Amino acid sequence: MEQSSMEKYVPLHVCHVNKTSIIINRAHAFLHFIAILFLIHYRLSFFFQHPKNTTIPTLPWLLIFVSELLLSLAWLFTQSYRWRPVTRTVFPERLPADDKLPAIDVFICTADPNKEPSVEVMNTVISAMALAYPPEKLHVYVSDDAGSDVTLRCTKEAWNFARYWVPFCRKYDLVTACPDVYFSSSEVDSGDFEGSEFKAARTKMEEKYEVLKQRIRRIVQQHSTTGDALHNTRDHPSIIEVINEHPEEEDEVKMPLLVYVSREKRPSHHHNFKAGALNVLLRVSTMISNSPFILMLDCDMYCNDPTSTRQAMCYYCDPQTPSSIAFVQFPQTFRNICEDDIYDGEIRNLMKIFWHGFDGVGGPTISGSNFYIKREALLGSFSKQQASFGTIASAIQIGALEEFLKNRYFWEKRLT
Ligand SMILES: O=c1ccn([C@@H]2O[C@H](COP(=O)(O)OP(=O)(O)O[C@H]3O[C@H](CO)[C@@H](O)[C@H](O)[C@H]3O)[C@@H](O)[C@H]2O)c(=O)[nH]1
Ligand SMILES: [Mn+2]
Repeated sequence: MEQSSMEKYVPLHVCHVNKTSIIINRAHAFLHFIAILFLIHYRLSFFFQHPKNTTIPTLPWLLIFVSELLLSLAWLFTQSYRWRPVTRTVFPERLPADDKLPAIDVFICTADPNKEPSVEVMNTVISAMALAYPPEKLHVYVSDDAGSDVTLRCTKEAWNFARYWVPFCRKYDLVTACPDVYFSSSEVDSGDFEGSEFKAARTKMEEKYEVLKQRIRRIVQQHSTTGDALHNTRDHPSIIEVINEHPEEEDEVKMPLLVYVSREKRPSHHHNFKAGALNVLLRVSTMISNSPFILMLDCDMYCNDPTSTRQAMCYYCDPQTPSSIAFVQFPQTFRNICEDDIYDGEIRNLMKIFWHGFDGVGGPTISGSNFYIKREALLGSFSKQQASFGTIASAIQIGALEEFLKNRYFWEKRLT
């Protein structure tokens, strides 16, 4: 019996060990190591020569020797990155049918509409709504730490635009789900389509995007010219709003849920920056959607591959993946840094070399954004109990964390 079920197993992902890189890296490490041994021999031999032959003072020689030893030690530690680099391949086409896929919550944090331009933040929100996933299983939460009316109004505008943008992306299978990048890119991403129908639809979308940008700019401008600008970003009550501008209209295309959350902030309490905001989103989303997986995004990190949801699920849905897997990290790619990126501002070195190396030696890293985390890894078995404590309002009040933790242990005790 077991044999036949093993035979039927089709992997959803595979891990390749890069043999050529291993040979090159290890040969290079070996040669480098020999060179270091020669250097140490050279430095040490200085101390054994007759004092008469010595023309160089001992102290500088010793200092240089110590620094070289330290550098060699640092080099030795970094060899683990190059020891066994791996790459991974996923097979999203083998995933179960849409109705069997697990739900996903997307958390987007923003902190200040003056420092983080609203047009960019809304582009991130729109790109998350256009992720290639069943809309009823996708829930996007925007955390606004400033509690600003600007962000709330812009989120509503973004939702209105997404009602047209999401179907457009789906219909034409677009890879670039971020409107700003899509319309400013020199290469036209027409997905699977060409021809006049697509061109007409694209022109219409471009006009709608221009209108969206104008509206957002107007909101920002109105805000800076009225008394609203005096709004205290460090002292405000909580707001949660499910964005649905036209609840009476039955949309022909189903949309992911979009929720605006602004936690309560008071000067007398530490707000703990992004971590505090994520904690609140975790609690609020437990009440609303309680999806088993969460994608975390910074407000300036748009989704540049809408299929990332399905790619991440290839790890979680594979029956042979260990249940202890807690997160799937995607690399960050940066655009518009500068033409000659001589200081590697794009940090390709980290994303394309180091991360593959970490992964190969069993130590993948989390970068703080762009990862799909399992709710259970953060909340334990409590994550399976939806909305069992308090109300949404209490979940975002200061001090509710203690209450939440008390409840968490209460539920864990009852389950065991
Ligand atoms: O009180 C705060 C402060 C920041 N943020 C948000 O947190 C995110 C990251 O903050 P940012 O100042 O942009 O940090 P960076 O240094 O640009 O980001 C790097 O460092 C962060 C902190 O370690 C990580 O979270 C990020 O993933 C990583 O890209 C942004 O979306 C902010 O809006 C909040 O929600 N509340
Ligand atoms: Mn940032």
